[in-house]
Amino acid sequence: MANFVRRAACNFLNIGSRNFSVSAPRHAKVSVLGAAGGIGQPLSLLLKQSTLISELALYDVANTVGVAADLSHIESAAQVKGYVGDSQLEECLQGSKIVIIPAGVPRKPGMTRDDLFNINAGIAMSLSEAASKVCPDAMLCIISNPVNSTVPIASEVYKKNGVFDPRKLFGVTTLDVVRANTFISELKGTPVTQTQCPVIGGHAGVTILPLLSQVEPSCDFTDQERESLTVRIQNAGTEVVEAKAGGGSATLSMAYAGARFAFALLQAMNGAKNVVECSFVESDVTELQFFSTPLLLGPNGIEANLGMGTLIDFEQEALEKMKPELSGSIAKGIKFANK
Ligand SMILES: NC(=O)c1ccc[n+]([C@@H]2O[C@H](COP(=O)([O-])OP(=O)(O)OC[C@H]3O[C@@H](n4cnc5c(N)ncnc54)[C@H](O)[C@@H]3O)[C@@H](O)[C@H]2O)c1
Ligand SMILES: O=C(O)C[C@H](O)C(=O)O
Repeated sequence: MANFVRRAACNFLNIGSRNFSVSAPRHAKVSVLGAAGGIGQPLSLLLKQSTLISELALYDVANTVGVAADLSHIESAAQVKGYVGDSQLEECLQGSKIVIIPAGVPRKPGMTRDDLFNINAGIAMSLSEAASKVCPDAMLCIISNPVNSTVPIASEVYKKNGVFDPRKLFGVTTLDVVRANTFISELKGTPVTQTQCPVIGGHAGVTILPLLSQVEPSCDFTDQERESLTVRIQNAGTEVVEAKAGGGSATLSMAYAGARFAFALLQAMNGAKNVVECSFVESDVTELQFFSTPLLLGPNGIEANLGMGTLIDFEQEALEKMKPELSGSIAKGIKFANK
């Protein structure tokens, strides 16, 4: 049993790193801000299993001492410590190489992600302010919604403090890729662990654009399949919000996706080659200031933006259709950070 668990954990550590080996791992401190929440707890559990993490710092406004005590009994190397409230935020962030932020309120049925802006924008701003001062060189990974606005907020904070490095700020859109891979595999019978679909744009409704024409292994879709699969991927978050019926939004699949992204970053930071993940970042791929595309990751974050490749007409039309909403959400975040 113990051997099985360890093998399973090792296999999990390979997610996002399908074809490369890791040499000379450096052991990093990773902070999770919002660690006692629906995403924060399972995400921290997954991170605790990584051999690339030496220290797991768990911050929230309440309850992290218990979460940290619980996780600290797991037989893996990362040292876990809980930090509670403003007065302990700085100590939590000190020396962090990666900061992951799932702090903030989730949707209830009938709400859009933008409806969370009034509460979550301030949370994203204050947490990124702290990170920009205490660990400006860390990779900052924002999960809190609306991602299309919280990432621009963080970038403005870092710019104002003179420490913005566009290679190191990420809106975590991995869940869109995870969902696309799963749904495509279900529909087409491709092996789920080998199915890879880039998802570009942002992280809300029509701004989520899976590039089904670029799926590997390549698949043929009828017009009707392409249309309905695209809509399902765009609405997958709402699917979970409705199924949870007032109990919040995706937490477990998001924890998986957040861990997949963090492990990809850690592996790239440790010198692994060909680490590619999609993320919502500052971009010149389109006229939009922030945009998600596949990124080649390296020791210092983004090594190259791989762009969106050649789109078919359906995808090109969907790209044009998303631009007004995505541009508005980006502008809203920038305005908020400068008010
Ligand atoms: N990017 C994505 O794909 C994706 C997916 C799912 C959820 N989300 C978003 O993630 C966020 C969190 O979702 P959840 O289900 O974990 O919510 P949750 O309510 O279960 O947990 C949020 C946690 O944040 C904490 N928190 C609130 N203000 C804080 C602050 N100032 N500092 C530190 N912690 C603070 C709360 O105490 C709570 O523990 C939501 O905004 C949700 O919309 C994003
Ligand atoms: O849908 C939500 O509100 C949460 C998250 O953005 C998701 O895609 O599951």
